[in-house]
Amino acid sequence: MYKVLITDPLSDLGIEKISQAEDIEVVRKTGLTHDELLLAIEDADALMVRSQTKVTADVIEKAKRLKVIARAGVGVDNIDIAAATQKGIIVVNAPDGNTISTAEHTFAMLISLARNIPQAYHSLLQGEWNRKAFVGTELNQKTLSIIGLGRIGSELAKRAKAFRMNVIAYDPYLSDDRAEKLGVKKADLEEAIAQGDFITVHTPLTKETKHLIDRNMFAKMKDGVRILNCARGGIIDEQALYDAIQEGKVSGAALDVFESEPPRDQPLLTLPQVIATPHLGASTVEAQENVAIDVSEEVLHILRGEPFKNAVNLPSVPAELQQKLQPYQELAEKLGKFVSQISKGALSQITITYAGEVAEFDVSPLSRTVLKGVLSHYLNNVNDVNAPHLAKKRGVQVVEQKTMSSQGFTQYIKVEVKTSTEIRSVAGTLLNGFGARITKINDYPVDVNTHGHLLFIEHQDLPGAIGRVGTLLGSQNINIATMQVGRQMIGGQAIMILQIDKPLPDKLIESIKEINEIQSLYEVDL
Ligand SMILES: NC(=O)C1=CN([C@@H]2O[C@H](COP(=O)(O)OP(=O)(O)OC[C@H]3O[C@@H](n4cnc5c(N)ncnc54)[C@H](O)[C@@H]3O)[C@@H](O)[C@H]2O)C=CC1
Ligand SMILES: O=C(O)CCC(=O)C(=O)O
Repeated sequence: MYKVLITDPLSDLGIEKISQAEDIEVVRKTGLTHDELLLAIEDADALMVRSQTKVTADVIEKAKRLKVIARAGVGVDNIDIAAATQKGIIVVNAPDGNTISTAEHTFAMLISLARNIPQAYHSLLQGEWNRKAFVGTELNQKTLSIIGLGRIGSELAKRAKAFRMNVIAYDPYLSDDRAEKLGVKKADLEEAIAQGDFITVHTPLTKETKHLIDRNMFAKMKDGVRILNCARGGIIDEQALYDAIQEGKVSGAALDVFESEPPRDQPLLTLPQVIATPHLGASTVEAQENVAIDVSEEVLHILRGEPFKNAVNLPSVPAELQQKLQPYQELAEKLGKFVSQISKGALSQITITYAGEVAEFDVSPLSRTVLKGVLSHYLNNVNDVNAPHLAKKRGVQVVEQKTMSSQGFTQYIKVEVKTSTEIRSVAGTLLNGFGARITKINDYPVDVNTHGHLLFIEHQDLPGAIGRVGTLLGSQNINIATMQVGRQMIGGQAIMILQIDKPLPDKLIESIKEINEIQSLYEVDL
């Protein structure tokens, strides 16, 4: 049974499926203090949040079983991604479900800002009838500068075009083709800032975008410009905005988000030129249902070990590629596990070589799985998320390469590890109808399946050596399921791989090692 902790308000309908799953216990605890969250997280397998819950490093540290943090929405700035990655916890979001709602909200703010609707309504409620004070401006033929033309920025552009606005956009990742398709003029930041009658930001909050719109930028804007932020507080420097409004440079601002939420004693909210909502961009029935459904499905997939798509701390793998790589996943992990269990010394390098059909794909997801297989021999709680990070942190060099030589197989993966004392390698393939097979250990060709408990023994090729091992195992009632032997030359270096039904007692291992011809023995669990 998996415990899924939900600490922010999520749509009931959106979480219906996960709540009814037989293998899931859903615990809803909203409005927790930080200390209460530290307690509640201890035995949770999954945490589902919106933006209120702050999933800080100490929360992640406290979690003993946490496998996934799911953000029902886009922005993950309330989650310490680095801490989650380090601990191998997958962070997923719901990038698409609230796009339309947030674009519509931004558009509502745009019109409200242009026509002073909130201020006029407020005045009317005070018993006033002041038509002169609320003369607005048309959107028609005005320039809207969009900073960040992603999902929401693009939807906003379409709506602005319908209102006959000139739309220009700055986004470092915007292609000419996409700008043309959207009917948007591509601009650099300075142009977008200088030409906008309305300027709206739709980027994530990152180190690069923090205070992207600062005092310097305000100075370059048109006099009387209007500013919108329905993305994240902090993209616009709030103090600089306040001053620009006071100086008359900016004639109005519409804010859905703040550097600190909820804002306390926020000077901007005392200005009549500022209209604001309490982070309502995604607050529609439809958006909340969409994002809750999306993250619930992701959490179910992750807990059940099934493929998932919206991980924030894993490079995204297109579904088509994921499907093509799926058959190789087991082989990749087992090769990593095998080679690490037959190596001694401090690990310094892992070289993964791909050949044949598999080499035609982007193999980086498979390399992460190989790393997981290798490192899980040395470390606890290694998974595809933290394996590259852990390798780097421990100074293990990872080399991924492709070669034309597939050793006669249609596909071929070889994992070689270099340690402080030796170099070891294990290679394998997928055999049509038989699945993953190990085909080479160091320089010895073998044919070993990738399941169960194995003994890997290095010995001298002398008569009686194999028999003596068999006799000892038999004397302790250990059954040998399959056996493979290989040698370099008669009387020379040789190996045995025995598939046995249960692990060996320590005493028996010692007895086998004492046989004269035996040089080394490794137990391998696959
Ligand atoms: N107010 C609300 O309730 C909501 C706010 N949001 C926020 O809206 C923002 C945008 O969300 P989406 O459109 O879904 O994200 P997205 O990832 O689709 O788009 C972000 C765009 O910003 C661009 N970008 C990144 N760095 C940039 C930079 N330095 N300068 C200019 N452009 C840059 C990216 O290339 C991308 O195209 C996010 O901050 C998100 O958290 C999202 C949903 C609801
Ligand atoms: O959960 C919410 O209402 C906030 C949505 C949001 O800001 C986001 O998705 O980035």
